[in-house]
Amino acid sequence: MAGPRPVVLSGPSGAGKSTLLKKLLKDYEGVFGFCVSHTTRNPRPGEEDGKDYHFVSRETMQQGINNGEFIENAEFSGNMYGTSKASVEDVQAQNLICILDVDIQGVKNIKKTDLNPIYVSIQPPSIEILEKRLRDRQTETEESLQKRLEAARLDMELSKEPGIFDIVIINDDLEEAYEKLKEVLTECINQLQEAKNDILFYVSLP
Ligand SMILES: Nc1ncnc2c1ncn2[C@@H]1O[C@H](COP(=O)(O)OP(=O)(O)OP(=O)(O)O)[C@@H](O)[C@H]1O
Ligand SMILES: Nc1nc2c(ncn2[C@@H]2O[C@H](COP(=O)(O)O)[C@@H](O)[C@H]2O)c(=O)[nH]1
Repeated sequence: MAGPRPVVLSGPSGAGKSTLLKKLLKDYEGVFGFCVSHTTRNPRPGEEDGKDYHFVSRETMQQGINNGEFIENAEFSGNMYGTSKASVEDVQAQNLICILDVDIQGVKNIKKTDLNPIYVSIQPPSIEILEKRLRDRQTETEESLQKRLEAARLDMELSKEPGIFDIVIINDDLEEAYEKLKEVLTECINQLQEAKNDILFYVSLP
């Protein structure tokens, strides 16, 4: 797929991926674009269809998968999630750095594609702090919370395996984690901004 190198953000549910991602999208408007995934879970208060996710039924999602419309898909905590080719292409067509927010299964499946992203894992300081963050967020039932914690334990183990991620960031202090994330992405941010400046220079020539 064409365009600047994408970025995959992964890590346990509640580690702070969306929080960091939203800061990045706000501070770097015109640089990053969010890849809107599909999911069969219900929207949370404040979430918008087409912006946070494409909220779809299982039937619609399965049909899309069968038609080869997804670069990866996974079952997580009782719901289906997936990255469509169209969502990635939408961002890349705008010449933005495409950011994907996927679970560890997504990471493994994306590694089998030609997407070639930078892989970043956002980890919580501990499972206890993660549990507190998830409880405080008030988005989960006790059952879905337990499923997410179970998936988190596996994710925290796998993130220690060498070679899966280019960088693992522990999100303890939010500002420190954000600074680290920006540092990791400095090179690709600069490359994109230089390329855009070059285009501006050439189009402004008489
Ligand atoms: N460094 C931090 N310190 C304290 N609270 C934090 C920190 N980072 C994020 N949070 C809070 O933790 C909760 C979970 O964060 P967030 O929703 O960004 O996680 P996530 O990884 O995107 O989860 P999911 O994968 O379920 O979407 C949110 O309420 C957020 O405000
Ligand atoms: N494999 C994929 N995982 C995805 C995708 N979109 C989101 N996710 C991951 O799901 C969990 C739960 O998300 P939530 O919004 O319900 O809290 C989280 O780990 C996300 O990273 C996707 O397209 N593919």
